[in-house]
Amino acid sequence: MMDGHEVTVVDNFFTGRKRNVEHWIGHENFELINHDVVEPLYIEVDQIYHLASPASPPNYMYNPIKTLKTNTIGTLNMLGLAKRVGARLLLASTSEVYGDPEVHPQNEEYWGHVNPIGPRACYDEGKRVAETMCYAYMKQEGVEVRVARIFNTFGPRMHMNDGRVVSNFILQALQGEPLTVYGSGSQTRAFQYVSDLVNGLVVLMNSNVSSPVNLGNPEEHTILEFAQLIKDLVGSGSEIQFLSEAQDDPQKRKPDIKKAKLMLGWEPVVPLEEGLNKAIHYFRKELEYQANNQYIPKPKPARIKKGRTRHN
Ligand SMILES: O=c1ccn([C@@H]2O[C@H](COP(=O)(O)OP(=O)(O)O[C@H]3OC[C@@H](O)[C@H](O)[C@H]3O)[C@@H](O)[C@H]2O)c(=O)[nH]1
Repeated sequence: MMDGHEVTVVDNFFTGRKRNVEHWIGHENFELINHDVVEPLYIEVDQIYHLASPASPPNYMYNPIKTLKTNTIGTLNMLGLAKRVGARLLLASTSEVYGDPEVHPQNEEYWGHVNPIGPRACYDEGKRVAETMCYAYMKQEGVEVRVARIFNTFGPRMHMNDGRVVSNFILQALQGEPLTVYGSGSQTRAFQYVSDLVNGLVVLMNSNVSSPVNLGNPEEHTILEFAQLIKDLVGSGSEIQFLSEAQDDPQKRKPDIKKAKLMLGWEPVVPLEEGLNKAIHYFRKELEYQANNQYIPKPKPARIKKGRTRHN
């Protein structure tokens, strides 16, 4: 919008919130539509960032059929829209297409190691078939597609109940509650800050690279190291609590971003601690906001009907 583009945001608010975009309402280049991409959409656009789908494991597992519909029917609808109006479509794919990887770090050539009937399948298989659909539309219909394989990302405006590790650990540390580590904490992840991702998506959309590109920050940590780091940054006295391991949890993950560097001239620039401090600041403010704006219903006085005796 700052570059002068007109932007239409389409959201069904399953995991998104109006508060995340309300500061743009009234801007002449901004429009917000409450719509679910599982239903067809008829608008005129030049570019489509197809970002729909819950991305947090507890959210996408909450309603696996809906997650599948969003990633399959939703993607078909967006590709159909792209075909009708001649728009370019960028699919937000995921590092989860690599499953529990046997190749480390993961480059775009790797086909992945995914359990097709496991609890994560609605999301990782959903995104895999979404990629397949993009290339079918490209080959058969000439639709221009871009595919970003997004690795773990965090930042302000994540939902308090998102359930992914960064928001969980920060909120737990801020509230003095135990930091919940699933399994031994030896599994690894690499986290990128949201502004790096957004820059990567825009560069990819406007590039001529139609094959999949990893977007992520390759700085890898174990989840236990990560818990300790967040505790230290918050200055929290919280304990670390070990809970049972999540089923099919990928044991290691780290992006190989050579392709993005070479073909897009993109790489993450926000250091992990700087990004975490921004997220911590955001969640601290959110907790204050919640404490000041909580609606506490007053108990209603019991209504006593005259002239009748109650028998229990
Ligand atoms: O409270 C928690 C939450 C999570 N974890 C662990 O932390 C690691 C990261 O878990 P998250 O839920 O944040 O994210 P995952 O890496 O499992 O999945 C993510 O992958 C990349 C994206 O496509 C998606 O955002 C999401 O599916 C996992 O090993 C998980 O078991 C905890 O130890 N404690």
